[in-house]
Amino acid sequence: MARGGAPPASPPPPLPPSGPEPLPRRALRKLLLVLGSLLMSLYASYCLAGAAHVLTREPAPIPVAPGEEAAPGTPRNPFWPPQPGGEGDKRLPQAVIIGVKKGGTRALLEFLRVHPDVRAAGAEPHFFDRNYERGLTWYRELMPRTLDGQITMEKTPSYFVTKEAPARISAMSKDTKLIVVVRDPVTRAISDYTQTLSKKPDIPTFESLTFKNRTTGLIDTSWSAIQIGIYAKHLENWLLYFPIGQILFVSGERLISDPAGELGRVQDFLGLKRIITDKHFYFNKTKGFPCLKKAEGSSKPHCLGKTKGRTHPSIDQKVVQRLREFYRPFNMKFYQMTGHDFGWD
Ligand SMILES: Nc1ncnc2c1ncn2[C@@H]1O[C@H](COP(=O)(O)OS(=O)(=O)O)[C@@H](OP(=O)(O)O)[C@H]1O
Repeated sequence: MARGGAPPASPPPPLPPSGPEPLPRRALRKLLLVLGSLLMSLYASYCLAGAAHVLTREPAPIPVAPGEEAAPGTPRNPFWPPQPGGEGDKRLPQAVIIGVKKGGTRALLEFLRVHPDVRAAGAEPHFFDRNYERGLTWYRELMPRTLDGQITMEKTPSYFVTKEAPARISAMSKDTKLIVVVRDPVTRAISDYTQTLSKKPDIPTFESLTFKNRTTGLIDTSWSAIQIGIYAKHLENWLLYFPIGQILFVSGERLISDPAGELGRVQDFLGLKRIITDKHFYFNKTKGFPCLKKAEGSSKPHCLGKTKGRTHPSIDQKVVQRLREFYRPFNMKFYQMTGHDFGWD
């Protein structure tokens, strides 16, 4: 007999009584089962709804500049939905059209999009002025997918006059190529005013807004329509962060009179093959502007929308003259800084 053998077995616990359980116990078990499966199905539908929300959650709405219109054929939020089956990756822009408001920035971007190696965000992201706190990941999400060798672009004309924009763009990449479409500051101011007038027909006249004191002829430089046109002053901010060679100045006037010529310069600046030529444009007499024979991704002719190329109100010529005098020294300085005479005088 083994040493330390097992102690004598204690009597087994009494078995539960076989046969049907008492009624309240059975009912309780059933109730627990029903409750359990109810909870399980609730949890499953919660998880499915959550996943669907993550999959379809719309990015925060993108503010579109007043008077700004989306690219043709794009929905109200042109960043949404994302392009189905888009190939390539979303990248931060390597080139940005930073200004100027009413310079012809939409025309330039629409024309550039015809190039197979250019992909651009449809609306204005306003990242470096209004949405900077959302972060670069948010910004990148707004960009279209690009393949290797393609250039990602966006345009937001207010960057040019935003104090913080040069440092912020440089922090993203100091190699970012910058494009500024400039236009005679007097016509630009009238264009700016025309846009505001189209939304608020009750605003004072252009003439009265121009002056701090009409008798002395003192110009109100705090009025943004006037302020934006002091290009030399705004450019100084950019030159603290970017060499002049990294900024291309496009003539807003030539973009209308010779779009292919200006697009040639832009393609060279971006290191692109000169694919957009005069064959891509025709002059639309009704619109009074050059239009594309074929828009990007379409076989149809395409002119810019009604908000581009508005009829300006007629302005007192004395006021126009006074404004020309006001801008002259700033224009001269700007020609000197850019090494280019834009011929506004
Ligand atoms: N091809 C073509 N078609 C239509 N319009 C053209 C074109 N090229 C340049 N422009 C000029 O673009 C001006 C509007 O400039 P922006 O697009 O920079 O305006 S905005 O700042 O984005 O609101 C717009 O200004 P307004 O004429 O005052 O409406 C046009 O003169």
